[in-house]
Amino acid sequence: MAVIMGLPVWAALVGLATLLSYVWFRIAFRERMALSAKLPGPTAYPLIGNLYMIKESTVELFKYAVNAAGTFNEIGLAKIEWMHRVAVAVFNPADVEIILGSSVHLEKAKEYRFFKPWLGEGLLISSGDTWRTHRKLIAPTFHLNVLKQFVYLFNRNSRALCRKLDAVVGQVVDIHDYMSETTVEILLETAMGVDRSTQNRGYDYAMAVMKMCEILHVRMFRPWLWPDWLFNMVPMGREQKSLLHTIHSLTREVLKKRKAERKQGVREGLYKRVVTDKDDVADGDAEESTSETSVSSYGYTTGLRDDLDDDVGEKKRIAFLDQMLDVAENGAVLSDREVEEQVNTIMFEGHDTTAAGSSFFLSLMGVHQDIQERCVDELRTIFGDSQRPATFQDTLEMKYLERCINETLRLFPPVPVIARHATENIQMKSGHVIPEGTTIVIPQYLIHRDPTQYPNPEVFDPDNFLPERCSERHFYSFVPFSAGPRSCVGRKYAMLKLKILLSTVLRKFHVRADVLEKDFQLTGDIILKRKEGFPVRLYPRSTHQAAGQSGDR
Ligand code: HEM
Repeated sequence: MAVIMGLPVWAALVGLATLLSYVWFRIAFRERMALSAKLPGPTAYPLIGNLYMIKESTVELFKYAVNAAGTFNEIGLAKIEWMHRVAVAVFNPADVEIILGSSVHLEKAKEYRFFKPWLGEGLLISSGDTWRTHRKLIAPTFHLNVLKQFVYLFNRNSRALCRKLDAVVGQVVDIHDYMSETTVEILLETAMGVDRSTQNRGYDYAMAVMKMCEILHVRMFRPWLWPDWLFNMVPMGREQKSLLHTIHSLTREVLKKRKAERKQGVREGLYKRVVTDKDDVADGDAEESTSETSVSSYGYTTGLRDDLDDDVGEKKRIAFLDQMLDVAENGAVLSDREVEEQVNTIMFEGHDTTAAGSSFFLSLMGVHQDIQERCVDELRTIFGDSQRPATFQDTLEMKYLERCINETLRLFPPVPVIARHATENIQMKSGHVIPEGTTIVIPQYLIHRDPTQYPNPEVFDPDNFLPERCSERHFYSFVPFSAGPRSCVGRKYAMLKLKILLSTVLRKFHVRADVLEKDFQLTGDIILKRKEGFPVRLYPRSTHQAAGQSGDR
């Protein structure tokens, strides 16, 4: 074999091409590189930059970069780079506000392109006018006035979950399996308006989504798998194809069913048809108290208003899929393909995030028995001995439960990082400039553990969300749902659903868990989860307490 300086010819040529590209990139992007050189970050070597630091997850990578840069309390920025590409993590809440609060810095990072075969131009990854038009259509369908119509279905599905859990009382179960299936079924019946009993494929769908997330995450950390032509040839690419088949078949079936129902004259989604139990719907009192109370109860965002807080008129109380189909039928604003992409987006964002959030919550309740008992005391004050389902008004009174949910989302935000693309140079509070072309990373997982904002950041303490403590912090130091014009459209849906689901479980079962939160093995493959699953044991509340077993861990 021919050799050059001891290397096979092909290896020498690849090495030379890489070196020339590197030199060319450094010249072509010299302004970007000069600005980024002023940003703090761990040592970057020529050619490989910080690739030597590659970790298993984005969270781990940025934890490492922050430690190495030593910037947590100073500048609040940490940079990593490779070739001509630069990624900057932003930790300082005032800088987070500059990015998330802006109506300019809205473009998602290039890395989101790996979602395209799954979500197409869905709301999560689209940009420009497409995103703006679709956001205007979708945000009102998650307004509280629409969500209140779901209360009956949230209750009905929560009770169905409890019946499934009855069968595993006393056993160690991975609660995430149950939460995934339930959250898919709830989405089908509420946002999509179809009866879940005709689908019955929620579990398979949820498992396919979980594996897809693993693949996307692995791909992001393997630059050689970035070109589509190569990825599609390897086993992982083929597995992705088969998973997408499972995922897309469910969404197509949902669309087919709802379209057929509408053709047969059933114009109203399930949420409008089944609201027959007077106790379950929002009553007059709840209607009246919505405008003020709900803004604080369903927006962690006191002071962070967004388009979910805008008024929607009486006529606009239509849930997501019916609104999409109405618009698609009435004109040229939405094509069939676009409707399908939005359904895929809502199905994904709407179930995996809340399944993780509720599983972390129950794991934490299982560990912190005293906090669990305080939640149950609050529920007893609201419901007494009655087994009645929760009303919307009840959820407004679940103040301590809400603090526990928020504290769970602080320590274990289901979306642990957000990434944006800088379309221009952006000046931070410290005067440092993030250059145009940079991937901006907002690591909520780390922001939520900033010791300058939270006195004991690693301790699970629901009182962190007492109004007086919240007012002492920067608004952008707690952003589990992101914030600003591109905030999560499902934020209020998630909080209302979580309150009904988790209060129903806690009223029925006493939860126990043995693994302390400091020992959770976290994995940040798109959605934050535990590698070992979410093992808990459940006991019927009345008999377990009567047997005097409730106080110990
Ligand atoms: C605990 C539950 C949830 C959490 C923590 C959460 C968190 C987030 C975050 C952080 C983002 C911004 C992502 C980014 O910029 O990369 C986001 C966006 C989004 N979320 Fe959620 N989410 C939750 C539940 C939901 C639910 C229930 C739905 C729908 C039913 C939903 C639908 C969406 C959509 C469509 C977007 C994209 C919005 C846009 O770009 O305009 N999410 N979510």
